[in-house]
Amino acid sequence: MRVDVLTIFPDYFAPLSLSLIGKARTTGLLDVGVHDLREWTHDVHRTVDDTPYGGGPGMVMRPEPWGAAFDTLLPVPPEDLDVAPVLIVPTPAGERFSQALAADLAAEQRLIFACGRYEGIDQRVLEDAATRMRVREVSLGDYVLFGGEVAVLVMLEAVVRLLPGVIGNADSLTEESHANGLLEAPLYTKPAVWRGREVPEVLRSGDHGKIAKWRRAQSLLRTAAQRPDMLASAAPETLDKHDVAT
Ligand SMILES: COC(=O)COc1cccc(COC(=O)c2cn[nH]c2)c1
Repeated sequence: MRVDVLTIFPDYFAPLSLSLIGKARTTGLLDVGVHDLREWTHDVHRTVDDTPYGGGPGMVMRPEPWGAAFDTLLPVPPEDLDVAPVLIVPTPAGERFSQALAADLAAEQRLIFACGRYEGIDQRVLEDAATRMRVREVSLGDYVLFGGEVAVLVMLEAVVRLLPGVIGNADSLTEESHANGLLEAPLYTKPAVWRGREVPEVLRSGDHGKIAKWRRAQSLLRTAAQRPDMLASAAPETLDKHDVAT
């Protein structure tokens, strides 16, 4: 997968060379280009923002540098949008990011991330981009950040860890929260007793059928407690009270 990031703070992306993302890059699973948007400015102050038409607080990101940057990243417009890169723009005004969206993006050949700053990007940038990319305005949640950089790090990590070969044991991906529409069951490791707290007996029974049922039951209980909204869409489950016994 090829990923390009456009930002006025390229240093935010130094962490990309660390840990799993760093490994994905060295093993060739992932190719990342981080670009300073100011490279596409021509004035002595390398200006990327200006005052908003119609008034209002703060500044808006000028369209010209973005247009010139996309011209460089996409010198040849794709023959059709189906094979065009996906442009992801983190914004409080976007569709909600999710594990499902991360999985969709992990199947793409090329992603381009546009990091907004100030009050946002001139809307014509997205309109122009939509002629040559599949544009997705994406929100991480109902809050406002200073800019898109942190959101890109979050989305990139969620996407890259789904790429085949990035995580050693692919089973981890099927057992985790949100992979099956439920929250993950509680986890335990040695010692069997810690500060007087014992690991649930069933997990040390070696009875894998019983363990699977206990974990499923715990998942349902935890989801009901923390995220009842998720339960509404999960498959209905018959629960036997013995399955919950620890
Ligand atoms: C068209 O898109 C834009 O103009 C984006 O502009 C901005 C402006 C300020 C901050 C951000 C970063 O995104 C968030 O704050 C965000 C994402 N998820 N939840 C909060 C983006």
